[in-house]
Amino acid sequence: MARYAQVQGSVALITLTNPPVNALSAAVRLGITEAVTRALRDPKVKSVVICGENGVFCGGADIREFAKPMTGPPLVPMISAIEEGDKPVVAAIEGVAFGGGLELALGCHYRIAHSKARVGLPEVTLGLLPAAGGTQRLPRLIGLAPALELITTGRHVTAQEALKLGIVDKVTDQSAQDLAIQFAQEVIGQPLLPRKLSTQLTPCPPDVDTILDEAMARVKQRARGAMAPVACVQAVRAAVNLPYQAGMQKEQELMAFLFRSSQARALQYCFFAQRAVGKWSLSSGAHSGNSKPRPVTKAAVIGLGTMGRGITVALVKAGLSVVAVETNKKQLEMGKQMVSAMLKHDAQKMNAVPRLDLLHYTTDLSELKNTDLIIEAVFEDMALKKEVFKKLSSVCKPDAVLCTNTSGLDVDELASVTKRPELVVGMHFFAPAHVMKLLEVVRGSRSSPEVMATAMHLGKRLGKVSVVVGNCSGFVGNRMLRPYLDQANFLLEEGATPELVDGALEEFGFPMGVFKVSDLSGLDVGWRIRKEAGLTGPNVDPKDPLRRRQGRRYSPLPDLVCEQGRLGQKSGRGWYLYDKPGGRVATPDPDIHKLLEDYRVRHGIRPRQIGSQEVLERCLFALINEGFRVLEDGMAMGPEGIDMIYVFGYGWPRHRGGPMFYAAMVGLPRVLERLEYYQQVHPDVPHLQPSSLLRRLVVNGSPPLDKWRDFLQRPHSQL
Ligand SMILES: CCCCCCCCCCCCC/C=C/C(=O)SCCNC(=O)CCNC(=O)[C@H](O)C(C)(C)COP(=O)(O)OP(=O)(O)OC[C@H]1O[C@@H](n2cnc3c(N)ncnc32)[C@H](O)[C@@H]1OP(=O)(O)O
Repeated sequence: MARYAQVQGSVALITLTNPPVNALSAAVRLGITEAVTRALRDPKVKSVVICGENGVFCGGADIREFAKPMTGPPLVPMISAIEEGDKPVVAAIEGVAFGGGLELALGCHYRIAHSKARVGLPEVTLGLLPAAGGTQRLPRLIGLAPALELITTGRHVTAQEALKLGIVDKVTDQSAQDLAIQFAQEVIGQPLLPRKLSTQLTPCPPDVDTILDEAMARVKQRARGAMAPVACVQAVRAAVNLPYQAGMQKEQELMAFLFRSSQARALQYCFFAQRAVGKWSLSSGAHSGNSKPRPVTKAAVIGLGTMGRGITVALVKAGLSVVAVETNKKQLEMGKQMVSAMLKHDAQKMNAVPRLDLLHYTTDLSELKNTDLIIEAVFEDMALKKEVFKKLSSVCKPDAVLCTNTSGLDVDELASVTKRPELVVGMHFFAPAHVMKLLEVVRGSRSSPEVMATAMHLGKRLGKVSVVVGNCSGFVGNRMLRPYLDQANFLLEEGATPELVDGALEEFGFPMGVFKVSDLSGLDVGWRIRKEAGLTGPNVDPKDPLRRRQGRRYSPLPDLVCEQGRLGQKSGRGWYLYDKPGGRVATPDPDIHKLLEDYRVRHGIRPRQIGSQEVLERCLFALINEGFRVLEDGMAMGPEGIDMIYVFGYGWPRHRGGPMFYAAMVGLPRVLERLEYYQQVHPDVPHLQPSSLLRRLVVNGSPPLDKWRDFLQRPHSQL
């Protein structure tokens, strides 16, 4: 796991050999410990180089080992032994030096990086801190403020930035290993003490307390209940206030606290779940390993509304040539201006040139003859979308892939109007499409494995976390959102206010509560969908009482709000009041409180005190229950997919792992018991009826999440 060689006569070359990322597993730590001991003892060895095999220095501690009992030599003494030795040790960094990998390099006396290498301490994103001396050595090396920034955000930096910051000593376009070997010979005999970071003091500016206090305030505001960033600041504070050994002690104490926390488990689960969803499989036996994506060099987007513009920008940023289509000239011109502005803005931030040359605008569908893949993003109306698909089917080359960005309409119905249903797939982007990381790839019943591979591969090129989902109403994300929204509205009827519900959800960790998000998205969106579904407006069954629709409880409150012209942020009023149309700062609105009070009087509802626990249980458990139904119906590959959809598309706090992970953390018996309770109290709300999968899991002793698939009734997958 660590290869030892003697090169150029006097240099010991230690190579980490643990593909794919040379993670510091027990075996690698043992290998390094033995190799370093050998090098330090061998009188013929005058200096040492540590590098990684296959162009990767080290991806850090082996995250998979965190869930198991600790074995092998610990990292801290291993790194100390390198630093304390009397021979210069040079780290040759290629690829990445992350987490424990960078901490290992910080224990070396010199660091040489390849120009394409990246370094960073991403432990905070795993709910941890750099506990192999990273919080103590990095501030001593680069100073308090930059170290705080890197440690609390986990940001990766390029070799060039690392050089500027002083993290590395040299950057090369050639082999970092070759330069390190040469350098290791040059530094033989030079004083080592100044290179031993543990012996140095952290450079302290006069306003050290202000810097630390501001950093703490910043992370608390940004972290929304996440513990690791707070612990990171505390550990760095120790690097300023305490001698090295005492600082290390503090680092270990904080790590022990974080290490077994549910947040760390949730974040590490997210790390692996994010990678797992990329490895998709279909019931037919096709999977990511045996299905080849089609090449896509030229794409098209139909419709330059908000979604179409975002998708166009995302495609161009990924280097694809794009034809953007609008039916009318005025809208085309407007779309063009906005896309250009977005690309310019983006390029400016990256100090790059906007790739406007990759774009071609047209009102003429026949110009799509040579495109490889088309994404339809017109208004959410089945008749209109069918018309577009019919035209595309006749205009585009026979092997072009046709994608729809519908947020919930039937992909099979759209495919049925084309001559190539096997080449039709859903690509459901989330607004703003060039920013949001989530992509639901919707498999129609006839979508071919090749077309699934193409959509998933394109998602990856766009930097998205792409999740394969089945073709059901609302797909996975929006389908689960409905019970959540319903519960939020019912809570208002029963005595809550928008700010009470949002407060509980924000305290839980959502960046915005449900009513603030609705105001941001525009309340008319849901209003239109409810009208089309016959839940409000002229198509309502006249026999339905006002608070019942289609045989179940219904809250007309959102409709009443829309009828008053309160459409959310864009009209300056929605569930909250804004300073102006388009304003962003939500303040509680006495008019909404009055509307709620009048409504309750009109319907004879006695308002009651509602606490945050009830808000969370009703909103979140209803959503989770639908998640179990999604699994039962075979509309998702597994709980990991659902969780990644919620983390990357709906603001579910990552440190809570996603709804299904959260359910497992709370305990499935508890979720079941609360759903049963609320179902008894609200028998007219079918989505509170616990799903049979949840019941089956509880009866079978609540197996861990990765075993849930075994309890699905077969054949289950609609994928
Ligand atoms: C009770 C008290 C106890 C308290 C004390 C306990 C102390 C114990 C701890 C000691 C101190 C530890 C301090 C150090 C901590 C760390 O180092 S944590 C890890 C930090 N590193 C990272 O977060 C890096 C994570 N990896 C990445 O960012 C990327 O994987 C990459 C390295 C940039 C490579 O990217 P890419 O090429 O895109 O490949 P991927 O698909 O992402 O990965 C390929 C496969 O490798 C797996 N993997 C990656 N990194 C790790 C890792 N660090 N450990 C284990 N596995 C890793 C990844 O899952 C992929 O696997 P497959 O999906 O199976 O292919």
